[in-house]
Amino acid sequence: MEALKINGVSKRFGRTQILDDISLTIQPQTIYALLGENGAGKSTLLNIINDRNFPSKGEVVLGDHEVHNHYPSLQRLYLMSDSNMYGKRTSVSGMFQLADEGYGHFDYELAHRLTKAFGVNEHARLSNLSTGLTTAAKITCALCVNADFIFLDEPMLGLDANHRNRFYRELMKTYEQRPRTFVISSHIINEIQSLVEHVFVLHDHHLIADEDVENLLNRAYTISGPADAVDQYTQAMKVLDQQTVGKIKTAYVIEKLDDQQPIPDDVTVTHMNLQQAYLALTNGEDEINE
Ligand SMILES: Nc1ncnc2c1ncn2[C@@H]1O[C@H](COP(=O)(O)OP(=O)(O)OP(=O)(O)O)[C@@H](O)[C@H]1O
Repeated sequence: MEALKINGVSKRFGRTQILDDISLTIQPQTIYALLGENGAGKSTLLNIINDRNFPSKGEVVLGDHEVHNHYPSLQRLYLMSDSNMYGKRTSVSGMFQLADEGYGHFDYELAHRLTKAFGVNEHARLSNLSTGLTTAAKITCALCVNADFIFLDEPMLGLDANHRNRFYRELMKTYEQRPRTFVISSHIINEIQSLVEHVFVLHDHHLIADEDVENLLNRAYTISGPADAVDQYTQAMKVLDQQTVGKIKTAYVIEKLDDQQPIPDDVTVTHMNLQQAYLALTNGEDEINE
């Protein structure tokens, strides 16, 4: 199956540059996280990929075809977002029907099971549902639609902890039964860490990380201990971020450690989780002294 390629995509709104020369490849049957601070351009990028917005420069290509206005390619991509694409009177079942008409072979059986589990009334109008239940209805649709590349823009918006958990479980279940690509844009990084294989990070208009999560976390370390010892140990490293609380300093580095360099007894080296690695990558200049 072909990969989806984003080639040199830039986007300006008026004079404001949002995305600058973004190139990345989205492989079939892989789960991705798309991370970035508020306003980094995640939704803009997802809209461009799905031909709901246009790049100022660059292109999106699936196999041999540019996606723009190419119906057979667009039929393989599905974007779930919080923007309301539906009429005021559209019901939950009406949304499912539209997905069935657009993509064919909608999985109604799974949809009925999920709406029941989420407590969503399929006869209710989308416009009358609470924020969390609207999200639950939309993620149900996204998990049941017949598309190869499914983009989920803030799929946990307003979901309570139980519903988020249910969503993660159902996502993995459907992925195991029928592997396809999911790209999840979210700020709830810790909760999606175990779901995603690969991460993209947008920062300052650029793509600053495009890496398998496992590779990234294997070389992402927090190094803490007495400030002098940490400074000495990290002397030759690129410290991305650091915090000092009293006499204890914590430095964040993302690089392979030198096996030959002994770790001082009073210094502790541990692996970061995805959220810490994301903060280290994007908060580079911050220093907190307390
Ligand atoms: N149609 C538009 N016209 C002008 N500016 C826009 C438009 N759409 C988005 N923007 C601006 O582009 C920037 C990126 O917005 P976008 O929604 O893509 O960010 P995001 O990373 O998804 O943010 P968040 O995490 O807050 O949802 C923001 O500054 C936003 O105000």
